[in-house]
Amino acid sequence: ANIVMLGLDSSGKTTILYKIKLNETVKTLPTVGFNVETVGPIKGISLTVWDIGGQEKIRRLWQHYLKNTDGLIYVVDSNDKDRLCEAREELYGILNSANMRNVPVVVIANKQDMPDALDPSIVAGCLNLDRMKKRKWKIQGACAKTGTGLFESMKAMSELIKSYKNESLLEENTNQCK
Ligand SMILES: Nc1nc2c(ncn2[C@@H]2O[C@H](COP(=O)(O)OP(=O)(O)OP(=O)(O)O)[C@@H](O)[C@H]2O)c(=O)[nH]1
Ligand SMILES: [Mg+2]
Repeated sequence: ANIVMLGLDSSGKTTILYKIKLNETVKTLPTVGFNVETVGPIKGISLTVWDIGGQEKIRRLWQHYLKNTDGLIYVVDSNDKDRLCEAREELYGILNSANMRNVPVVVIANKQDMPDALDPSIVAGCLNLDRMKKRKWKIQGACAKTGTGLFESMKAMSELIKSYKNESLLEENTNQCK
């Protein structure tokens, strides 16, 4: 499955990608362009994860990566309270794209190791996730530096993708009966 990983600059996307891929905490630079790795932490599904740079001046490039996407991982810095509003606006900018209409979302409330980090449930509230009625979503707290919560995030993504696939298969079958 094809996963796109987006979020504001410095939220921790690249750190997450390489923690999952290599189980190492790499030293990162701001991503200009993208990194892509195929990872298989969950049995039965391999995920090709596209980690796209989040700096403001290159965010308009996000749109080019949304085609043929099976899932969105949206990374938020839970410690960066001043930019939660901006994070929400960018999230809905992505979700409003026609390519993202039937795509599940896992929000990673990253940097939970910081003493003032907001709880995942608070981050979910700030992002208005409960107002998304049709779309399947999940929020997961994480610390990319230690890897806490990353396996759970990938597992949630895999499960949401599987349930979307099952539902669209069901729809196809129902159509055949008519
Ligand atoms: N304390 C803490 N720091 C983190 C965590 N995850 C990432 N960081 C740090 O946050 C900074 C930015 O991480 P990146 O992974 O480069 O962020 P990014 O989202 O890829 O940023 P762009 O490529 O600019 O979009 C780095 O200094 C990381 O070490 C975390 O869970 N806790
Ligand atoms: Mg990066």
